[in-house]
Amino acid sequence: MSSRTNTVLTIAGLSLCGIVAYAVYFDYKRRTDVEFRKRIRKENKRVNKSVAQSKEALAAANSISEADLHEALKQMKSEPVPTTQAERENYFMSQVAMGEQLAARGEPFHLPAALSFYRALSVYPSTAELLDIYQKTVPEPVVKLILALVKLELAAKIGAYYEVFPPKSTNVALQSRPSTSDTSGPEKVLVLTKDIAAGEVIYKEHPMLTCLDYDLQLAGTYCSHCLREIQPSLGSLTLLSSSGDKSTFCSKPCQVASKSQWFTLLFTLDPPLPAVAALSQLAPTPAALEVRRTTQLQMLAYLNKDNRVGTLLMAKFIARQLTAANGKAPGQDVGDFTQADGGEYQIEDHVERWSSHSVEPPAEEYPLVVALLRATLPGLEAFISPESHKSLLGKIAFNAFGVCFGGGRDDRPEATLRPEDAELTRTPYGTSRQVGTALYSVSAYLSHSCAPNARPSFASGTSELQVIATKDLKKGDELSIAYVDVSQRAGESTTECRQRRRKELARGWKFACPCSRCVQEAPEK
Ligand SMILES: C[S@+](CC[C@H](N)C(=O)[O-])C[C@H]1O[C@@H](n2cnc3c(N)ncnc32)[C@H](O)[C@@H]1O
Repeated sequence: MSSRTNTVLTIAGLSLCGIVAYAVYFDYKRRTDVEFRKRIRKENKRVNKSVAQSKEALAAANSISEADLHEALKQMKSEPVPTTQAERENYFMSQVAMGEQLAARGEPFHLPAALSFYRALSVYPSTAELLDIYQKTVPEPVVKLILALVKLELAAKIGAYYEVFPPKSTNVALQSRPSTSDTSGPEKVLVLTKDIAAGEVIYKEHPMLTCLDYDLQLAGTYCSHCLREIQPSLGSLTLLSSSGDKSTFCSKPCQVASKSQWFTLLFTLDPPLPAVAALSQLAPTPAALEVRRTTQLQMLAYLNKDNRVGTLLMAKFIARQLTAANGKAPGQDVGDFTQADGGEYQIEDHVERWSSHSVEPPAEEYPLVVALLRATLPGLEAFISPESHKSLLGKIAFNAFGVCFGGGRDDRPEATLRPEDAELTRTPYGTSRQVGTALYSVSAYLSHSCAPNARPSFASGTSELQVIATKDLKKGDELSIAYVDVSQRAGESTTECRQRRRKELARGWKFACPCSRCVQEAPEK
């Protein structure tokens, strides 16, 4: 595979769910809006004039080094960026037009042309989609330069991510595991950045996504967003899906967050994104709405049949990426309980860095996901391939935490799936005692030990996770928690306890636990 294809695939993977509505919007304006087309013509004239004067263009050399590209990127970063939707549109159109004009002027103008196209790319929501268009329409040497710029910026972004993540306030840092012949362990682990005493809270973390257990969702006894137990005396709020199913919320912020992040998009017939709502001309026909309602019903029936939390979390993840980019102006507070999106990095930036563990979902699942996305917004389905579907499900399955209050509940219905297919979540109390499932950006990196030095707690009575030291710890110590119930139960021998937990770890997380306790308790050969 050529490096060029590689780069495009990387980008395509990164922007798995590029924002189609935005693209639809541009395309729609281009085709229907006279003013918009006039503006493009005016831009072309302006471009012609500026090209004639362009010292930058004339200075462009034949051979462009990586240092030149670095310098060009650096200069670009110091330019003002458009902020409003209208400014971004203008900027996008003028940069594409400028790029086209420059590219047509031959080799000395290739770098300035690539920079113009690259500027347009920086305000376009779907990198993969626009790169694809460039590949079909822009001269090859210019495309090569655009891809080189993308690659450079990507490398800088990857490096920058680990400089700010995990946040310093968590008292932990991510460290690569020393390479050994044993490749089964996690690639990265969390280590302490300061000494912590036994019993101290090391850090607290809100989830990126949650899913209330299905029986509690039906009963309406817990908040479908933060998983808090509903106190009837304090009242509650609800949301109704297109199928008439009710979700209950403990507060307005929880209701609003769920509604804007995923509920509207996945389970109602309302415009899925604000950008689409603004385009009244693109209103769906009654027949299209009926298809949307039917696909939602089919998906709900599939999810509810076996309480498929992983699939619902995946759908919420896709929805959340779309709604975060479209619904939120920078810095705008949408009353998001989870606070997981913020700063420069959002949910997809975290998840894309998790290692991939492919799982094999039932054959009927992928067509259902595709049908639902297509019925929600035509074109959305292009952003999930059979491979990315499996990989996303795998990431969720390997990183999901079980939320348990106190020691957990004892009335959770038995799983309907075969034991080998049942979804397991990380919790020292056992998945059978949880009220729901949650995904966390920092805690996803906690590794397992049967003699852990930390434990998860949900002391606030919500899905906010606290990680608490179970012994005195030193700066540099690797943090571990128990993914499963590692306590020796009444009537269980040491060997039986060892066997039980190792079986669960192998089934759920596909590794043979190498911890000191497992080694110590191993039966003599
Ligand atoms: C902490 S890592 C996940 C890190 C990160 N979220 C990711 O996906 O790359 C979790 C995975 O590492 C493996 N793992 C965790 N603890 C382990 C241990 N003590 N020994 C071997 N493998 C372990 C399991 O396969 C588990 O699913």
